[in-house]
Amino acid sequence: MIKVLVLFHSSQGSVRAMAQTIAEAIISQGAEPVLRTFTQQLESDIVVSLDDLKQCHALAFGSPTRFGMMAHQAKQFWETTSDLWLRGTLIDKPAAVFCSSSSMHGGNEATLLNLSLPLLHHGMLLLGVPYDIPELSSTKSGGTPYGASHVSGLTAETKLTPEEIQICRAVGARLVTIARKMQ
Ligand SMILES: Cc1cc2nc3c(=O)[nH]c(=O)nc-3n(C[C@H](O)[C@H](O)[C@H](O)COP(=O)(O)O)c2cc1C
Repeated sequence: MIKVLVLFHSSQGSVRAMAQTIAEAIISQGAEPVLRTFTQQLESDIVVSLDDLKQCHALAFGSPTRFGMMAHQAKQFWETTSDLWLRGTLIDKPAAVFCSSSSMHGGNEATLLNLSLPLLHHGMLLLGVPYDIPELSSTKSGGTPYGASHVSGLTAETKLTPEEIQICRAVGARLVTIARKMQ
């Protein structure tokens, strides 16, 4: 069974809602989502280990925007992965990124690019969101060719728009499709 690691940080719940939507799409494709966080925020959270990265067939990696970059919890974890990098463990595993920001032009796309960097260093196959997903052209909030995104606004809204949901689903489904092709 294809295992997709859905690895994220979320303080207020927006990125968590995205992770859950991506996980649902993975299940609907007949694969197994492995939900992991960098720190224990809810009692039910399982903190990621290096074995989770080794064992997954694909990765979805998400974070809130923090001054246009990933949250420090995520960065701190990637700095513990040098051994995997030296061994090339993640080379050719498909990966995608997702994020939430409070404002539309507050660094949402910059964060997606920033999230992509450690994955590229690890030799992962970075999947964006192709424009045959119609919601990518019609969205008035999150959703970019670089990855799924959500705009939470001044009220820290965790509810995703219908377009953001479709783009998250497309990301989850595509990870499974490409991971299967790589087997
Ligand atoms: C320290 C800090 C820095 C932030 N920087 C930005 C930013 O640069 N741009 C932005 O739009 N939102 C920024 N935000 C807001 C969060 O990215 C936003 O509320 C996001 O939706 C939170 O996701 P979460 O609900 O998963 O925690 C920042 C929040 C904090 C606490």
